[in-house]
Amino acid sequence: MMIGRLNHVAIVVPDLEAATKLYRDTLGAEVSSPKDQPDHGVTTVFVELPNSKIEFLHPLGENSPVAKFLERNPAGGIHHLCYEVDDIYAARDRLLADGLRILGDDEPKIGAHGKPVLFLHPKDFNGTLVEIEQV
Ligand SMILES: CC[C@H](C(=O)O)C(=O)SCCNC(=O)CCNC(=O)[C@H](O)C(C)(C)COP(=O)(O)OP(=O)(O)OC[C@H]1O[C@@H](n2cnc3c(N)ncnc32)[C@H](O)[C@@H]1OP(=O)(O)O
Ligand SMILES: [Co+2]
Repeated sequence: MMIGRLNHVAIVVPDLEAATKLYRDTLGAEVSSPKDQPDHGVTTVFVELPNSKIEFLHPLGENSPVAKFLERNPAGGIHHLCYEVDDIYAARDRLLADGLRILGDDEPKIGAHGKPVLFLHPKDFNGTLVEIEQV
């Protein structure tokens, strides 16, 4: 079995504080404080759910990979899904063998949870940006 749990659904937001307030105060969820992720060009906030997480993303720095997405969707929008895998290199090799595109240089980077992550091209996955995270 290659993919496991849905680790998180990421939403790009124009205002992290407003999104935090909405989910914490209106929806009653447990929400983390913002964390800059300079290696990824984003600031993240995590909403803990009983069965998964929501990851709020806001652009950080000049070349944020989510800047254009926010320009196209000024009110925000669902940005990616993250599936868990137990072996990211085996997953990568299988994806490449099946002719699917890995974004960047095919090498995993350390993601928000301190675990290796890869991103797969949205055009190969029904218009959906997919992240895989080794847990
Ligand atoms: C801290 C780590 C954290 C974690 O969970 O561990 C993260 O999740 S970090 C998240 C931020 N980082 C990334 O998203 C890295 C991977 N993403 C990228 O490299 C870009 O977002 C990319 C290449 C997917 C799109 O970049 P951009 O929008 O600047 O490129 P284009 O405008 O050329 O778009 C190409 C084409 O793809 C469509 N697109 C773009 N973003 C998405 C999306 N999120 N979901 C679905 N489709 C998307 C865009 O509309 C273009 O389509 P076209 O038909 O050609 O108009
Ligand atoms: Co993510």
